[in-house]
Amino acid sequence: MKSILIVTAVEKEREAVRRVFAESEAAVELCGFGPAESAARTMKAALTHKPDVIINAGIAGAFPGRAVIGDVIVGTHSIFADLGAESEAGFLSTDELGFGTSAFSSEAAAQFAELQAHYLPILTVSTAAGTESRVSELMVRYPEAGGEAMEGAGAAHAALICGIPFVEIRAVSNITGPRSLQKWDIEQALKQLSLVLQQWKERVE
Ligand SMILES: O=C(O)c1cccc(C(=O)CC[C@H]2O[C@@H](n3cnc4c(=O)[nH]cnc43)[C@H](O)[C@@H]2O)c1
Repeated sequence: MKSILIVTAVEKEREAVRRVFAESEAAVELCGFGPAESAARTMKAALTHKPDVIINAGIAGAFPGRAVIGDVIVGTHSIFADLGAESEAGFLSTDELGFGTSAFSSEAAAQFAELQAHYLPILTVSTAAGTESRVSELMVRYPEAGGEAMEGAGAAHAALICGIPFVEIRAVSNITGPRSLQKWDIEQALKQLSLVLQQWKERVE
């Protein structure tokens, strides 16, 4: 079996992964909250464990109509969605500014094909969407994206620099929208995350 590193933002997500992978089967490390900490901690963990593949697993907010609570999204791309510049003509991404890529495509996502999941780009934001206008803006700018989380593209960038295949897997805990109206079901999301990781494990064993 390949050597696997799985990074999660918080302890409860790590526990959901540990319910599937024993210590002998995968290294499971915290990458912390948000893209900066995630990039730094994923890099450190990659240098320590020298894995064959890095997975960022956790929960996410889905865009309305694109997934529902409990669905799992395998990231075809992990995209920095708010790293760039505003302009009169709208948001300018890293690519448009000439500072490198904002979208990390995942060849490793194919390993998760035919699992009970959506295969869609996942956005990485530094500020979680909490208004209708912000959600609309992101949905228009990224018509294919299933939802948003806060660590994937940071971890993906670290993996790319190390030359290690990467994939982001997120279970939907909430639907993005006005913050005071959002309902979260973290337990359901974590249960589904474990289930899909278990299905994947059985296939690669
Ligand atoms: O309080 C808990 O029990 C708990 C258990 C597991 C995870 C959490 C988190 O708060 C994790 C935050 C983490 O989740 C991602 N996330 C989830 N929904 C969204 C969203 O709508 N917009 C952006 N990010 C979201 C994100 O990656 C955070 O790091 C709590």
